[in-house]
Amino acid sequence: MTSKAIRQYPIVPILDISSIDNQLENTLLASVAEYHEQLHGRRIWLACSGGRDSLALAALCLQLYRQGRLPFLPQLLHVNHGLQADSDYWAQHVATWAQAQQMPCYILRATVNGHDEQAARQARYRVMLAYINQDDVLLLAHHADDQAETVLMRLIQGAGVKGLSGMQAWREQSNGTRRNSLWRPWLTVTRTAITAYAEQLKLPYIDDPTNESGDNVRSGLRRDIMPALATYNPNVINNIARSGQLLSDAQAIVHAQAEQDLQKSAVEFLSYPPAQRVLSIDEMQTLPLYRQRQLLHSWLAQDEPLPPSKQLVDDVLGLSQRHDHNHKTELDWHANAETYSIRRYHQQLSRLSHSFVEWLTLPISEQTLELMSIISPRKNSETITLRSNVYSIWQLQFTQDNIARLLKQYHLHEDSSSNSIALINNEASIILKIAPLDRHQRVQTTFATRPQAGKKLMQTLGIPVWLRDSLVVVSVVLNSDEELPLLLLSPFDSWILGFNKSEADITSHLLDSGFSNILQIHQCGSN
Ligand SMILES: Nc1ncnc2c1ncn2[C@@H]1O[C@H](COP(=O)(O)OP(=O)(O)OP(=O)(O)O)[C@@H](O)[C@H]1O
Repeated sequence: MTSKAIRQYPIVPILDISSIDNQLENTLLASVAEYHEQLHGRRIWLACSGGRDSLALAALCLQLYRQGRLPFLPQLLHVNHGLQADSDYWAQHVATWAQAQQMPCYILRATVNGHDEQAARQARYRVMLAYINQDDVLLLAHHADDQAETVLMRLIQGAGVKGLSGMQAWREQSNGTRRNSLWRPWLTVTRTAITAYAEQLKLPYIDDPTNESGDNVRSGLRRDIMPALATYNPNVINNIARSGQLLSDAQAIVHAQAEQDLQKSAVEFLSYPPAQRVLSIDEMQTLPLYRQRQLLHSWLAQDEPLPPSKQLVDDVLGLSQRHDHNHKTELDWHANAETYSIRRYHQQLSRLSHSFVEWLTLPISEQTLELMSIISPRKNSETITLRSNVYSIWQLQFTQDNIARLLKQYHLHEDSSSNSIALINNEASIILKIAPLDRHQRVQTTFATRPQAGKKLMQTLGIPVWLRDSLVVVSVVLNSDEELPLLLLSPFDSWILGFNKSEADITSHLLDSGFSNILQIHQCGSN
């Protein structure tokens, strides 16, 4: 704590709203009306730095609430970043002001990883969103000047339509487990209007010295560039903010189109988000190039908070357009939640998370099961784990019913009186063997006229290179010599094996009745 004394604050007057603040009031009330449904029944928090903008928004909420024109009074949340000598003083200042207004206020402490403004912002959102409950709304005092700075900042970073549409007035936010909404009702209100209102009420706001220091991009734009632009057009703030709004509408249209294109081109049955997502190149190439680029942008960005770079989108597009058969190119993307590898196999693009690629290299060991031993009236199903780590688990599950069927096929019968299964010939031993596919092992699939092995088999079944060490064969071994392969499995798919039609028929029955090949992704990655 610093030794600065905390002042006593006057209560914000109720009826003293002059014509200056009509714009602030109208804009806030219009936003309340626009998001009426989303706001209904939800708890509202106001993020208050103690600066001019958020203190002015708190004061206006108070006035309107006391006049019965605002249906809720937000609770204040102040985050103490502990970054400046006066941080504790500011926190105390906000708390004391709120107390004088009889407004609930909570002070949170954030740990900032770094010293820049971006790190402080991230830490601030993290602690505020962790503090509030699911579905609560966080009200922020961003205004038109902030919006114009944001749009300009993104322009000089080379952003696309989404980035250039700036901050959104209403945004759903999810941290994976909880949903919250961010609400910015003042994005069309200028700092000048807020200053006039704050001065009129003599609000005791704090001026953060880093806001005008010019030593980060935002404050440099604020201090040096905006005043220079205003000499060309005095309406520059409103105009840039308006461009942001127009682009926000354009972005909604682009997004809807890309979602539609994505639904058509995504290969759903091979998609295991976020481990593996697959796109059909043939489907994608029915679209004009500009839609292909947008589609790739959306496809890559799935499960990620930040979009891929234009360079990556262009590189992936290049990969999809190659006519040679050298598809060994791998493109790496170090995204926010995960690192991905983007690969092509035949006419499909796959986005694989590195955690999943690592998981694919884990060995699979051979397992055998004496079928009679696993049949018991008390046990309905049997699960075999083929490969597992903290990231993902791959299991094969089958029900007793299936096993009974299998046994029957090999001249065994069900003993209905004891509700169990008995062998006609007690000498016989039937073993279910689950083993990795050997590179030289020849198997007969329904897609070929004769047994195949190695590369030929992979090509027939369209199995990409990275899945080739993740194939297992399920077979029945009779009397320890006769081995009958039934199924070939990958983590995503299964193929019936058999030398003749009747064998293939049995296996397909088995598959139909609950022989399940299960892949579960536990977590999103290592980051
Ligand atoms: N320390 C903080 N605690 C709580 N909320 C904050 C804090 N700092 C900023 N905010 C919220 O984020 C919004 C935008 O942050 P920004 O850095 O532009 O604020 P500021 O200019 O420092 O403060 P203000 O907007 O209150 O004048 C603020 O309007 C406020 O709602």
